[in-house]
Amino acid sequence: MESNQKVASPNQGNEQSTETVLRTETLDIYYGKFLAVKGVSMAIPKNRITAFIGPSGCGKSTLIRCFNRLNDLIDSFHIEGKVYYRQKDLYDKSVDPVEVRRRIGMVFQKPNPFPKTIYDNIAYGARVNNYKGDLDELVENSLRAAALWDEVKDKLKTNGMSLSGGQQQRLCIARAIAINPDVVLMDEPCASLDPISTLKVEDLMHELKQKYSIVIVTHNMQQATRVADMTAFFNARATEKGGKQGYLVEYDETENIFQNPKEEATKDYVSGRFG
Ligand SMILES: Nc1ncnc2c1ncn2[C@@H]1O[C@H](COP(=O)(O)OP(=O)(O)OP(=O)(O)O)[C@@H](O)[C@H]1O
Repeated sequence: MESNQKVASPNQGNEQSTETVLRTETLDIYYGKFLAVKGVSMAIPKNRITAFIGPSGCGKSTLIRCFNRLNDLIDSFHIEGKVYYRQKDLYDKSVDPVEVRRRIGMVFQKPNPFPKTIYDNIAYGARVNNYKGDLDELVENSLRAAALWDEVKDKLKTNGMSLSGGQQQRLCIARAIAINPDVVLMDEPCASLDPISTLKVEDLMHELKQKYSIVIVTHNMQQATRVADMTAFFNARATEKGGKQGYLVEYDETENIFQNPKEEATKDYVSGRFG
């Protein structure tokens, strides 16, 4: 696959060569016989934030969970088509899903710290991976990178569950980056946070994209315009059997999706006319 595929750069208003970290090719995603998402072909650029938007049920979470093989845990799940991670077929038999999840971390809608100390939340993954470096340093660096260090440095031995929701979410982000991933997937990471915590996480995302490639599912269109370089709009069409089938309508620089969309459906969605 072409790892240096042209991806439009939203910040510079012109095209520049940007590496692709994840790519799908006519990807169909099934739960049993139900085709939940059909025919998605897209490239996720490195060191950018890519947002998935669209009405409920169009398959945003289903797709993002394909990127770290989290859907493997669902018996009825299977795909047709391809998902590539850095030129490697992510669903090839030789690929270890555990290693995939180490390289491609995930932060969920509801903060889910382990019922352990703040310190151990961060150190856990490193210990499991037989980390040979200085754990104290790793914990501090990860908490600093997640903009949480100053708030927790004097209580590293308290339980992570005792933090506020916004702090818990930053702890989960710190935990995700402590294992040195390449990509961080975020499925509605601010959905349960107040506006101030939301802005903190958004600021943090801007910092993190220097080092990581980020994909975020969001229902909040202002959030997509604030954080995302690229935005993919998904929609769902009714099927003959009365279900809904998700598909990618339009994928472009965020500015184009919101200010100059090519598709009528995108225009209607971003202007709040449906969804
Ligand atoms: N584990 C599952 N088993 C069967 N069907 C599922 C499963 N998870 C999701 N689906 C179905 O797949 C479709 C897409 O769901 P998904 O949660 O990915 O959409 P979404 O766009 O993320 O929705 P929302 O914005 O409401 O979170 C829906 O029809 C949903 O019912």
